[in-house]
Amino acid sequence: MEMTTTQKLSIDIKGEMKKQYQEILTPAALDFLAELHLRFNNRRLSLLEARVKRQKRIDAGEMPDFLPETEHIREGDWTVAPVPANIQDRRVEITGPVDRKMIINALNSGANVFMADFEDACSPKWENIMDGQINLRDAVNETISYTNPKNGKQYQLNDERAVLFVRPRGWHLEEKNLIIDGKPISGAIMDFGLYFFHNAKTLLEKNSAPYFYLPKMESHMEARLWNHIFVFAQHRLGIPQGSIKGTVLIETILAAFEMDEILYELKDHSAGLNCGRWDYIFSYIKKFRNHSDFILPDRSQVTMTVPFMKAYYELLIKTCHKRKAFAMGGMAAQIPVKGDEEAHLAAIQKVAKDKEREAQAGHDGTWVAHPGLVSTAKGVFDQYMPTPNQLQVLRNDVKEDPHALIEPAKGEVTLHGFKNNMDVAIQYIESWLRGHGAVPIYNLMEDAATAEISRAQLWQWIKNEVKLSNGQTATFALYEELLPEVIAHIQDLVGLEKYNTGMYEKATELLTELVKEQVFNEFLTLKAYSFIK
Ligand SMILES: CC(=O)SCCNC(=O)CCNC(=O)[C@H](O)C(C)(C)COP(=O)(O)OP(=O)(O)OC[C@H]1O[C@@H](n2cnc3c(N)ncnc32)[C@H](O)[C@@H]1OP(=O)(O)O
Ligand SMILES: O=CC(=O)O
Ligand SMILES: [Mg+2]
Repeated sequence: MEMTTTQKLSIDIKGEMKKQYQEILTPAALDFLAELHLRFNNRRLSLLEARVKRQKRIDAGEMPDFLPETEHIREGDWTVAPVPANIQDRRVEITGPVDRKMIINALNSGANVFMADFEDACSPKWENIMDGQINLRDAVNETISYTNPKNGKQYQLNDERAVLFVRPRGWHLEEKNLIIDGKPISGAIMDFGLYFFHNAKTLLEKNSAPYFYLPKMESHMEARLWNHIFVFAQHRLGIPQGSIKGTVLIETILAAFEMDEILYELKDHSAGLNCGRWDYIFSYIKKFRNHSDFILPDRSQVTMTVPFMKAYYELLIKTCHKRKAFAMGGMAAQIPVKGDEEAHLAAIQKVAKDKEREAQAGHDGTWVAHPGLVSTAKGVFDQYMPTPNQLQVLRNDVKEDPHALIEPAKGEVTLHGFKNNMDVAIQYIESWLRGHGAVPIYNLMEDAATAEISRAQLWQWIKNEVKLSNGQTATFALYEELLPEVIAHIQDLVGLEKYNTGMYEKATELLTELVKEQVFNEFLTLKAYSFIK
């Protein structure tokens, strides 16, 4: 469908235009998206180019440090604007895809906040993105309901509900089904723009506001772009400035060196920072991929207590609380285990331990991946956090130490770790290609961030010919040698019928290319995107 906006920009909708989608892609909403695209897309593209240049400097040996040119911001005495009453207490936040049933379950879960995710938990098929917008609109309007066609189970909203946050896609992703002026619109601009356009006024009428999580940024200049988009969007729709509140995920190693600056850029629109631990580990591997002295051990050994992770979350808490901003914790990967009580209790205990560490360190709340974990996380935070948040915990004991932030984790690279990365990455990519961005694999939550760790480790270990604990060397030949065994294991696990009707061969082909490529591919989802509609 081709149409023209008031700015005379052509808009080409390449995705299937289902009847309901016309309620979302209205001429006025498309005009709004076109304006956002016109004003901000070139800046987005320049910021992505800046990432490439920065990577070249890191490859050449320039390691990250606090920026001299923004010292006045770090030293300055300023705080972020206060946030509304309904997000003063965010002790438990549940996250999940923008699936209709899961949105209702998450809002009813007893968590304080639900983050509806167009990012790590979302495979950005056109239908997922568009249905997600419909589901969110219906959730905001409190008209959402669902009947499961498989078992007739009915879903509707409870009176007590979590506060809704939305996480748009990162700056790197584009939406190939919506072309404006000959160029794909940014996924971030599209997800933000449609949600804001259709819901901002209603949210304010219902004593809430447009709340966002902002993913995968690498610098404060990228946060400045979000802030400019917020200012423009509020102005354009006649929404009071400062209504939008965004929580920035500090989930890249470079952003950890600009936490003050990111809060400063967004200070009228900030609801704090969050420890996006899985992307953070991925980013550490990615950014230092060409440095043989920064190789991480098996994924299972990179816990929150290894030096560079501890330095990161502690500095995040200190930075946030100095600026009266919330310091949110992150996601433990364990989920409830079905049919094995012992394994289930062990998983719950691991989650509880992780939440205890977060609450005692001074975080103001945490994330859970599953409704079955809300009470565990809540119990821990209720015990250690009798107040709505812990802004008073200043963590002045924590030093701003650039070396601690990048200190490599010690440990082993094992053959099991190598095979497990292959196995998990193939299974995850397969699900993603079928439209599922969050999946349970070996009783852990896997999403785009956790799977990236697996494929990035394989690339890095092979590229650097790492010695495994059993004396073997990580090479592409070893990858090829192990592949039949890994595939046979997956076939055993899922059964031949599912294997043959699934997309396992395409997923394996994609992983093999990603692992073999001389130049590291920035995001597996960028490569895989051409295989979904
Ligand atoms: C690194 C990061 O970015 S973390 C944030 C991004 N990742 C996520 O948000 C992952 C969120 N979690 C999930 O998507 C899911 O929990 C999964 C995919 C890991 C497991 O899902 P399932 O296999 O469906 O779990 P399970 O069968 O135990 O679910 C039981 C019920 O809980 C619901 N449920 C599970 N997780 C969630 C969730 N996060 N939100 C809402 N409902 C959920 C299921 O829909 C199901 O509902 P039903 O009984 O009404 O049918
Ligand atoms: O988005 C969260 C993460 O851990 O990555
Ligand atoms: Mg992430």
